Amino acid sequence: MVDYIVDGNIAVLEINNPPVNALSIHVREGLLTGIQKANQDGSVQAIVIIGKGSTFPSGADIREFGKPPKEPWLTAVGEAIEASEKPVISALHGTALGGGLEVALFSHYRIADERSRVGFPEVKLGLLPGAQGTIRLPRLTGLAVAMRIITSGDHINAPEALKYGILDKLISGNLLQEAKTFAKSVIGKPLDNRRLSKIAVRDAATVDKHFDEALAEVKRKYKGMIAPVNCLKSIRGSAKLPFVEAARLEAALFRELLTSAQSAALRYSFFADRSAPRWKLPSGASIENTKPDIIKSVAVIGAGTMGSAIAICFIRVGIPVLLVEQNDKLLQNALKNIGQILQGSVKLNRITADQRKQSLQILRGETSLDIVSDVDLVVEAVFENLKLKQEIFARLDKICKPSALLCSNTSTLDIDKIAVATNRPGKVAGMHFFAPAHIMKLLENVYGTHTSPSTVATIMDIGKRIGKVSVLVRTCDGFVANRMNRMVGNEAVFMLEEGALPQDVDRVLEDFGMAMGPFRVTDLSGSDVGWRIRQERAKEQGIQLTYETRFVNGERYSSLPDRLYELGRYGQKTGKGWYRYEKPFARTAYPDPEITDVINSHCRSLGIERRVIPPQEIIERCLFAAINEGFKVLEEGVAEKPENIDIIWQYGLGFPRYRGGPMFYASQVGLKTIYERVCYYYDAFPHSSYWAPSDLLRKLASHSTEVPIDQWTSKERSRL
Ligand SMILES: CC/C=C/CC(=O)SCCNC(=O)CCNC(=O)[C@H](O)C(C)(C)COP(=O)(O)OP(=O)(O)OC[C@H]1O[C@@H](n2cnc3c(N)ncnc32)[C@H](O)[C@@H]1OP(=O)(O)O
Repeated sequence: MVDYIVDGNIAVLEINNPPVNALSIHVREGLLTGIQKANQDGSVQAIVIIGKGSTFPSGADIREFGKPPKEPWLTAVGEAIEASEKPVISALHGTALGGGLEVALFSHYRIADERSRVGFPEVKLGLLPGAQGTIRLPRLTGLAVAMRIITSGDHINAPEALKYGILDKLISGNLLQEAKTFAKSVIGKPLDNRRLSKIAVRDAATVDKHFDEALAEVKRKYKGMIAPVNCLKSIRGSAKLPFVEAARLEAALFRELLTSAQSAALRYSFFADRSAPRWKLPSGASIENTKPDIIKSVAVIGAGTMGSAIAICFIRVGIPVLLVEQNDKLLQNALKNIGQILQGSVKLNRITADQRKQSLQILRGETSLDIVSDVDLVVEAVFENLKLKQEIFARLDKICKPSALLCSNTSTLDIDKIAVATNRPGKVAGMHFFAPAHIMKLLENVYGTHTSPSTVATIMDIGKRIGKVSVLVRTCDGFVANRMNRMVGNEAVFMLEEGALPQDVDRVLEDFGMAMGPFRVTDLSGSDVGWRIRQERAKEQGIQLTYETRFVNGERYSSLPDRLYELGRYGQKTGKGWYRYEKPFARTAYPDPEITDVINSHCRSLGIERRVIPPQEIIERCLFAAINEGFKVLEEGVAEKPENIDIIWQYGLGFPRYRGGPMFYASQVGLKTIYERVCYYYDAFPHSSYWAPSDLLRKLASHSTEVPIDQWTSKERSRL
């Protein structure tokens, strides 16, 4: 894994561990023996460390964390590099990250391909750079820059790294040749002033000020995360303590993180990010064996907020869009809004004025459906009504060319019921964007009974092209996101009826790490949206909803949200919802005594005695109910694996990444506990049938030892 090549008086240690040259045990062994051999070899006068293939090491091998550690540690390898009597030059290309950058910081010199990037992304894995990165980097860059690089985890490009003193030289030609030439030029020069452990942190006197400022910043930006705080404590140690003691402190802080639940969740999330877009259908068709069609043009039907934002997703990556709205006034409004949103992106430096112009040039608004006959993909984004969607799909089927894919942005409706309106069910699928669609990363792609593998391949591919995290799910009511999230919404409202206030529920879930509690979310989208859907469904079933309605089809129902609607409290847009706002569209939510009165009088009228609801109950009722539904989603095969569910929650529903997602969180709580509590709540609330425990959960919980999350589906689903 590390080739030892001698060329004249230069020894080259070439790391060969594709795809990213991670510093696995055999690489560490190879580096250590290579340094020892080069120091013993009389003909060698300087040593070059370089990566084979596309990159210098991009870090420690993340798969080794959580397993019994194997010596030599990276620190021991690094100390041997620094102690070398012969100059060691690290020659960087690609992405020199984490442990890879630490290897470079142990070296006496660092040169780099001018296109390379460096960084310490450990914080994103809930870790800190634990091989002296936190105490070596400040010695080169000063404290403020080191704190920023390490707590953000961002990559730094080579010219910037040169400016900060991380690199000694940039190379534009052949890196290996240049590294050998550089190595020859430093032979015989003193090494002590090149050993970072011998150099002081130059601005050590200012450490407390930098620490306080950076701590306040990370507590605001990375609320609830422990890794950025430990990073800062370790960097502070680099300035306050002798080197050896600072290294000891760093090691202790690293160990604390390595064994933390947060790091386990973030490492799981790293691999889940990569695994979730890898789709597979029950038929065996998969990303490996199915080619996508190339989409060159798109039509978006419906120019409301959602349709407009979806159009932006395509035009900003250069895919022309026809935006269709039946009413010209609405269409012109939408085109104006899109221009304004893109102008906002220019102001935020997300795109240039030129890119805005180019995007708008490939957007065309139309008021007739007939115009879409030539596009490769249609995304329908009209009001959530099955009949309306069926009518539109039937028309699209007639108008569009036979090869065109017809997709719906429905958030709940069964794709099969939409596909039957066409003569091309194989080319019908769901593309469920999340609001605001031009910002939210998630795309929940939905296949129906007849959706063809090539349609699936195409919508997954186009999702990637427009920069979304695409996850494939099978059609069912609400798919994965809304189906599971419905339980959170239901339980949150039921708890208002039993004793909680909106701010109590939101605070507990936000303290847990959710981006927003369910009532703040409702205020954002508007309580009128849910009201219309409930009325629509009741009408379909011939049911009359009133304030006295407590059960619908035998299921517990709360009319509190309907009361809110009747009071005109639609949320932020009316300046009043579950909270009070300074004015319509203001963002800061204030608890509202009027809402307390509404809730109290609702309870009185229904004869409900209110009680104190403890935070743990709020967590369990909202999250365990969703988790139980998640197991049903897995046992039905709606989601292929738990990672898919967790990625949907992270990118679509604001679940804290440092908790992995609801399914990973369940694995940390323990499935026996989850199962017992689900059974308890099913006993307590028999009229909320979603509390009926999932068979898959029950079976997994019955194992004498916890079944690891990566075996949940393989172990039990096939036997259900
Ligand atoms: C005591 C010492 C402590 C040290 C701490 C550390 O060093 S922690 C690790 C720090 N490094 C990182 O976090 C880097 C993680 N990797 C990346 O950010 C990206 O992979 C990349 C290097 C920027 C390359 O991105 P790209 O998009 O080109 O490729 P992929 O992300 O798809 O990765 C390709 C496959 O490689 C696997 N992989 C990547 N990095 C690691 C790693 N450090 N350890 C193990 N495996 C890694 C990745 O999972 C992909 O594998 P697949 O099987 O193809 O999914």
